[in-house]
Amino acid sequence: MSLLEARNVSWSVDGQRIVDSVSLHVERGECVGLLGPNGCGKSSLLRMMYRHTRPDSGSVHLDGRDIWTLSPREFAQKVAVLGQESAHVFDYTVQEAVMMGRIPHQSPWARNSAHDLQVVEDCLRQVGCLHLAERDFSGLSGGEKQRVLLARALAQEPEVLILDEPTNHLDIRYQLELMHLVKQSGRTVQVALHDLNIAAQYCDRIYVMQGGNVITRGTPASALTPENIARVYGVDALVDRRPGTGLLRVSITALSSTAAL
Ligand SMILES: Nc1ncnc2c1ncn2[C@@H]1O[C@H](COP(=O)(O)OP(=O)(O)OP(=O)(O)O)[C@@H](O)[C@H]1O
Repeated sequence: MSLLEARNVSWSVDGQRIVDSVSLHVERGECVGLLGPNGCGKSSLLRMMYRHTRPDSGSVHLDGRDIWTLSPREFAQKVAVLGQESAHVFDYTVQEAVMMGRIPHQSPWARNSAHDLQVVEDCLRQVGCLHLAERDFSGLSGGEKQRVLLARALAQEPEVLILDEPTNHLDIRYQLELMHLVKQSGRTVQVALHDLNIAAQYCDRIYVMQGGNVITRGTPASALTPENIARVYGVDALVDRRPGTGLLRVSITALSSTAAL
């Protein structure tokens, strides 16, 4: 049984189908990438997978259970999200913001335990932000905020991490560091990404969306072909292997002369 699975989920807004009967599964320990151009429905699909939006039809299952039969607390004990919005932590210090990750594991009105404090400290150290613990979250740079929000997600000690474009705002070194940390955490990961090379490097499997549909899926090597890249993104690409590491490398060479944007 897959750990996380969307079965034929659809979602429309104002009569327009944004996600169109998409099925996707994430096995325990896998890192699964979700790719596709702006507006193709990645975030809308992820919002259904992290129990933010109910699908109009179809269902999402965690360990075989429909996620809408779980309480928000039960769900949050198992799934943490690094989304694109972080407004709700704006009035807190970094330490307090990361402590929010402990809420699903605390009883109501309980004080933070020594274990909670230790987990928060460990997670801040892991993302290289322990020195920011007393700072106001709102005063951090975009990249610092993103790393602190990852610390909050890790502090939740979830089985599954759902990440929506987590490398936004990060410089190239921190983009790689964040993905490295995510992989090192040993969690099961579902991640929407724009960078094809990061996807090729860190994802075990990839789903590529276009216009609300999954149009191809598979290993990075089978999904990220020049033909698929031209079809989906409208650019010409050279795909080869890096000397030394053998990792897949995607070089965008030009706007495609054949694909319509
Ligand atoms: N709540 C909403 N109300 C109206 N339209 C919406 C809503 N949510 C999403 N959409 C529309 O659905 C489409 C898909 O949006 P979505 O954010 O899922 O795409 P995406 O693939 O994540 O894009 P990006 O890569 O730009 O983040 C877009 O055209 C968007 O404007």
